[in-house]
Amino acid sequence: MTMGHEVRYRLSGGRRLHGTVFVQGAKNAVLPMIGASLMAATGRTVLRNVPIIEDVRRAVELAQAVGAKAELHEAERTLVIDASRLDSPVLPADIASRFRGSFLFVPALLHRLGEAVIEGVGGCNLGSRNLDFHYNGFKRLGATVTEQMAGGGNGIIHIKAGDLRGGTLYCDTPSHTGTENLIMAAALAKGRTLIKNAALEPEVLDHIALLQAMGARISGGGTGFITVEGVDALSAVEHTVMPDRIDAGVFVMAAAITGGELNLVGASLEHLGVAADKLEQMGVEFHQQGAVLQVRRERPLRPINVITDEYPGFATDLQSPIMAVSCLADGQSYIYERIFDGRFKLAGELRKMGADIEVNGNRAKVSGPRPLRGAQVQAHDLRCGSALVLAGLAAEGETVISNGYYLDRGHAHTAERLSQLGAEIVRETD
Ligand SMILES: CC(=O)N[C@H]1[C@@H](OP(=O)(O)OP(=O)(O)OC[C@H]2O[C@@H](n3ccc(=O)[nH]c3=O)[C@H](O)[C@@H]2O)O[C@H](CO)[C@@H](O)[C@@H]1O
Ligand SMILES: C=C(OP(=O)(O)O)C(=O)O
Repeated sequence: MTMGHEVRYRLSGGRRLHGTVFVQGAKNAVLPMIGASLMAATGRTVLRNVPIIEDVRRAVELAQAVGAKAELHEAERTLVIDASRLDSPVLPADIASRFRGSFLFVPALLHRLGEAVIEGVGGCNLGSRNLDFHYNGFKRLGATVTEQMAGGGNGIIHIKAGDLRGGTLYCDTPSHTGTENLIMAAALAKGRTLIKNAALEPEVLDHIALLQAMGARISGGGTGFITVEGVDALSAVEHTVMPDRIDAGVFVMAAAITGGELNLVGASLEHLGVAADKLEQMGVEFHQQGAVLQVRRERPLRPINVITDEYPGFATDLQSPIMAVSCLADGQSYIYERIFDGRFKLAGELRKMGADIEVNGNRAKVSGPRPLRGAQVQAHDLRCGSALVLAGLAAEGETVISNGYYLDRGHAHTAERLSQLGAEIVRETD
């Protein structure tokens, strides 16, 4: 991944966090929504509560690269997109290979321009991350997919579609972006599409809500079987992006790891799924008051067993953060990562801070409590970055996290929001 300028986070640990924090809009909801906004051939889409993160900046650049007018109003957290004149089907590698959400532009390009050219797809390097459910689904709707080898061994994928026609589609496992992409491909196809084994994540439902407001006919969201009746056109609308449950989960864990007390505005216990129960078992107390979730941890942290799963199971994106918290729990914690096969590079970084973690394939054993001490560590991916911030908040002395771009991909104003809660943290750039 091209990193641009180097970003570092520098923390001094040992402070309990107190106060009120605003949960950002959801990264994994806004990215498919930006893809959806390109399907509206007239008008302007207005997305509110947009998180000011690097992935959104990349998505704005990518929308501009295919010809849309896209303006990110950062202070207002509002994105305005006019996609009336798309003129390029190419998702250029220099932008698209920096974030996973780039692939969510494909359905709009197929519908609007009849083809999409994918020079690269990015996202965190978490081991194998296939796209076969997407390609197979596009093919079943009538598209052709070909790969042309380019210099440096990277394949350029061409997807061509005349008229897409509804069909019966499935995901082998309920893929998050796979479901979103197949719904968008079906929304403007002729006739009816059934998607079996569709993802149930709240962001998928928020994406469906936006598409429905645009005029799409979608039913069955949240059941695993989604039916889409194709329509002729979608219109530009205004939509407020749901809060980010992973951002919320990280702040819950910031309270947990520092023994603090926080009010999280916009956090929902329901959206945390099994992660809320696991954190409760570790000693976190929750109190939901409308849209505000109060969290605190006073008792010693207890160890935990975690198995990652699709929603409402324990979110894989919260697996790294809970590994950091479990280092301080009194006993042995067991973590089984089922979604991605390369998400344990964090263990090596936490060991530099004094953690005792054994990794065996997709399983990790964390023995605690081990007091953490500050160290020079590296974010290998986005959630590795948030886990290292948590570890740094609890560590004695100074922690410096390099590769901070990863954290910036998915969390907005991390240093500012944590500082307001009493943490000592600064973001540095070269
Ligand atoms: C931009 C976005 O929304 N990213 C999220 C999305 O990623 P993403 O949508 O890429 O994750 P998926 O749900 O598709 O992937 C889950 C698993 O299915 C496999 N798979 C997926 C598609 C496919 O065509 N073939 C295949 O084999 C993947 O390799 C992985 O093992 O969901 C993940 C799992 O909740 C989250 O960690 C990411 O934050
Ligand atoms: C894996 C993640 O994101 P992406 O799919 O965008 O790489 C993540 O958000 O942790």
